[in-house]
Amino acid sequence: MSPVVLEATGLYRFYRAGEEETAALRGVTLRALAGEFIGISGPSGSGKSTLMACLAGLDEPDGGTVRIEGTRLSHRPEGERAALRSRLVGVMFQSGNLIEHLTVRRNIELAQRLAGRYDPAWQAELLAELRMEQRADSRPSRLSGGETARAALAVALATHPAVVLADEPTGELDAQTEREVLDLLRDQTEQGTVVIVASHSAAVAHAADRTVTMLDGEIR
Ligand SMILES: Nc1ncnc2c1ncn2[C@@H]1O[C@H](COP(=O)(O)OP(=O)(O)OP(=O)(O)O)[C@@H](O)[C@H]1O
Repeated sequence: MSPVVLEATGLYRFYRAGEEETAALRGVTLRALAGEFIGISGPSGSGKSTLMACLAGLDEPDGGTVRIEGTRLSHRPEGERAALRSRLVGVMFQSGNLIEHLTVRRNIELAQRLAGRYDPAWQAELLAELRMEQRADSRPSRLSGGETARAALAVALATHPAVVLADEPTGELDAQTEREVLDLLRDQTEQGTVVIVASHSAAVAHAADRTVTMLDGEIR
């Protein structure tokens, strides 16, 4: 039996604005075993992005815990969470994980250096596999939608993270690029990496080992 790599237990997240309170997560529990590819589906507003942000340590749940490889990511000062995140998690989010004033190559290098894992050979391999060698010295604003997604994926995979989290990574891609992104994510699972993708896309559900559905802040 594969070991548990990611364990989220009883996650709650509330958003408050004046008298209004939205329960974006209502007791979400999710476990991912080494090498699992999990899809997260669910209607707009069901809590997928909130869950992904909490799993990545980009957001703090109001209740519950997130552990990756046994290390608690939640309920720590931001600096500690950022350090753990750079080592354990690769993210590919709509908000973007690319730093605008750095080239694609420098973005990959920065992710590796922050995690203390500078690895030029892996950097070159990622650029080649993602057909980004010709665009490695471009800044993100000069890239097409498909190139931006591939660059974001290269950054997410730069540190060989234990968990890769992607929120709608293929939303704006053509079918071929979507397949390439999903194939590369699938390849990562062979070394035991956990891949979790939140998406409305049927291709993601097809690529995943299993898909969980969110509804009103709960996994159904
Ligand atoms: N920063 C915020 N402030 C207030 N409410 C928020 C905030 N972010 C999300 N919400 C609310 O929390 C709920 C869950 O939102 P979330 O973005 O996680 O859903 P989602 O399933 O990712 O939706 P989509 O598929 O449209 O991206 C929604 O009701 C949303 O309006």
